[in-house]
Amino acid sequence: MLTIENLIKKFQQPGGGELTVLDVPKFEIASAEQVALIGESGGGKTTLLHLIAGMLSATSGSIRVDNIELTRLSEQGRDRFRAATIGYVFQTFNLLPAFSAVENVKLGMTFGSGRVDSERALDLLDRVGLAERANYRPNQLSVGQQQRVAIARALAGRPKLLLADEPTANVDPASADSVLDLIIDSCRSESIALLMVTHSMDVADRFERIERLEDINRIPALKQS
Ligand SMILES: Nc1ncnc2c1ncn2[C@@H]1O[C@H](COP(=O)(O)OP(=O)(O)OP(=O)(O)O)[C@@H](O)[C@H]1O
Repeated sequence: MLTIENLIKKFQQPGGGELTVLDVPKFEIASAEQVALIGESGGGKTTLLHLIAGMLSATSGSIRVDNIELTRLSEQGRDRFRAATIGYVFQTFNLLPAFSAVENVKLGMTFGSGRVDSERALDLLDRVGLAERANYRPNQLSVGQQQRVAIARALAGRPKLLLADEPTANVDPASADSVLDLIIDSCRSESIALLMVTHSMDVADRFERIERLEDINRIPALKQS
């Protein structure tokens, strides 16, 4: 469902010049496959997730998700693609502070199909163990609960691919396990492909497939030029 070929990503540097962060000849994920992505800090893992989500544009090469060639889309086209196809769980949750848990989940639906299904929003909150907290705002929830709302929001638009960038990095160890179970089990039950960045081998060991960025990227983390 994801095929990357000859992907190059360069960034303009603040002081002038360009930095090549990624040179990925080939990387593929099958439908409903679950993959952990590990690698050195600064290697380009978040950059790769942003490219797959269409939040960044590639310098060259091909990224196909669900048979859509992202590199041919305009920025607006990539926004539409992301809303329809991708769920994204951030390290820092990114919930809207003025909205309740259930409103945050419903926002995940308006980005997707555009249709708000209140029953599914409550059902998702129930699934993440927060049915009783549906009307709480993010600052009235614990950190682990906020991440569970963010997971419900990411699933709300029925994505085909869930991208998760260190989703357990900012939650306590006990909540981290339940957050991880929730992501892995929800993707399995809804046949959603999953690509999760993690620094934890304990987390990575829960996955059927572990990829090291260094093995798919020709640019070493410390020698980006
Ligand atoms: N917008 C940008 N402009 C310039 N350089 C950038 C930009 N975004 C990222 N970089 C550079 O790209 C490289 C890869 O960053 P990225 O955040 O993808 O790494 P990472 O593997 O996710 O790191 P970590 O594990 O520490 O989160 C870094 O050297 C970073 O400085």
